[in-house]
Amino acid sequence: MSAKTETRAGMIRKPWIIDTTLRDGEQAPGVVFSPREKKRIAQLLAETGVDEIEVGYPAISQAERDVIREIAAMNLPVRLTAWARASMADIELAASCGTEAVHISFPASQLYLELMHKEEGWIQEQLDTLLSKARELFDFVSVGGQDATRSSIDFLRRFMLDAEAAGAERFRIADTVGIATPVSVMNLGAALRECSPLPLEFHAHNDLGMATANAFTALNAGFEAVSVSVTGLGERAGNAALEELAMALAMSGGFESRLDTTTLSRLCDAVASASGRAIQEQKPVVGRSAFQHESGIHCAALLQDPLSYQPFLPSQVGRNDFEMVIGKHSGTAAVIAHFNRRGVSVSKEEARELLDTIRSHSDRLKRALRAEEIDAIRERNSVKHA
Ligand SMILES: CC(=O)SCCNC(=O)CCNC(=O)[C@H](O)C(C)(C)COP(=O)(O)OP(=O)(O)OC[C@H]1O[C@@H](n2cnc3c(N)ncnc32)[C@H](O)[C@@H]1OP(=O)(O)O
Ligand SMILES: O=C(O)CCC(=O)C(=O)O
Repeated sequence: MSAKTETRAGMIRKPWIIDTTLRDGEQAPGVVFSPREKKRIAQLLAETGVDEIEVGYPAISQAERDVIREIAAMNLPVRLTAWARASMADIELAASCGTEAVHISFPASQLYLELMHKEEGWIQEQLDTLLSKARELFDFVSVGGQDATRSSIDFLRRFMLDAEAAGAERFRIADTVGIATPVSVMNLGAALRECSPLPLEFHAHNDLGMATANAFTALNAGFEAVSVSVTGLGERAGNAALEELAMALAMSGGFESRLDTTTLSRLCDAVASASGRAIQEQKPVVGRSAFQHESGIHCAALLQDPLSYQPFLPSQVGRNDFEMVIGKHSGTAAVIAHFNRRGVSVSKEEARELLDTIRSHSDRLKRALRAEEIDAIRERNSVKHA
């Protein structure tokens, strides 16, 4: 499922990326994807190169099962996994959808067991019963622990060993309420890794704004797989964002993933449109202001080298060129470049004069100026000097 390659440069990890936009992403309150949107998102995810798609939850409805079946019929070059509770009925419904894999989710904290009026021993019984059936019905069976990060390490070790003994092929730790930190993920990885060779997956939530950092840390802490969603769409504050993790992996050097980052903008735009959740201006990687600059010092440097004040080129994530806005924080280089792009040559001295007016307008309006406002300032300045 994932591999580590020894090279002279060190250990190169091949992380296994599971996208859950179509399952946990659609659980974001109020979000519903149409069957057409689901198929389009699945197609784009496959083009982006994720390894696995958690394609939905069959027990929800006949309509959900129908669309999962249609996605399975698309024969995408990616593993499709159906989600199920620790319930034979859910597993049988999942098996009617034609996916290669199933993920079976168990309560993994005292609180979640109590909510279901179950004792820990119930988990082992269910693992044995459910997995013997699931292994007949699916090529790949994953087991998950909900609320695992509020559980004890000893409990998780017992659960993981039981899952391995029952024939699970991967063990998911879900940070269901998003309380993990990179430090706790590091410790958890070390503790579980020494307990069993079963491949580990980390499923992060973003309640503390650490989902992507936790997913990335998990891949450095002995977890072979992570689940993510496009734009981080998911329950409450969402999940780890696929596009953020993809760029972190691409930039960190220690990983070799199959992800084609140049498709990320198209994918994020499609999910934003289908979910009705616009991409936030400041969203890392694909937000508009991720490649927008106003500060004079930055713009002067960017005009010489686009990587001077950006971690990567917009084209690396499928966005157009970076954008410069002119306002209070601009310098002469940006003003000269603004006019150059319009075929007008402006001297450094003239740019300084224009900047005085630009700054006072920007202060008064409390924003950057539009192109036509900047042009009007120059026209008035030219008349003054005529
Ligand atoms: C953290 C997560 O993301 S978990 C996934 C959450 N996703 C969803 O809930 C989305 C889809 N959900 C649904 O369509 C419905 O809730 C259904 C079809 C799953 C269940 O509907 P209902 O039968 O009406 O049950 P309801 O939603 O009221 O309660 C949940 C039931 O699941 C049970 N349950 C919860 N987690 C698990 C689990 N991991 N394994 C087995 N059973 C579970 C609860 O004990 C409860 O059972 P009960 O009805 O016997 O009390
Ligand atoms: O699959 C699981 O076990 C976890 C489900 C989930 O989305 C979560 O707990 O956050």
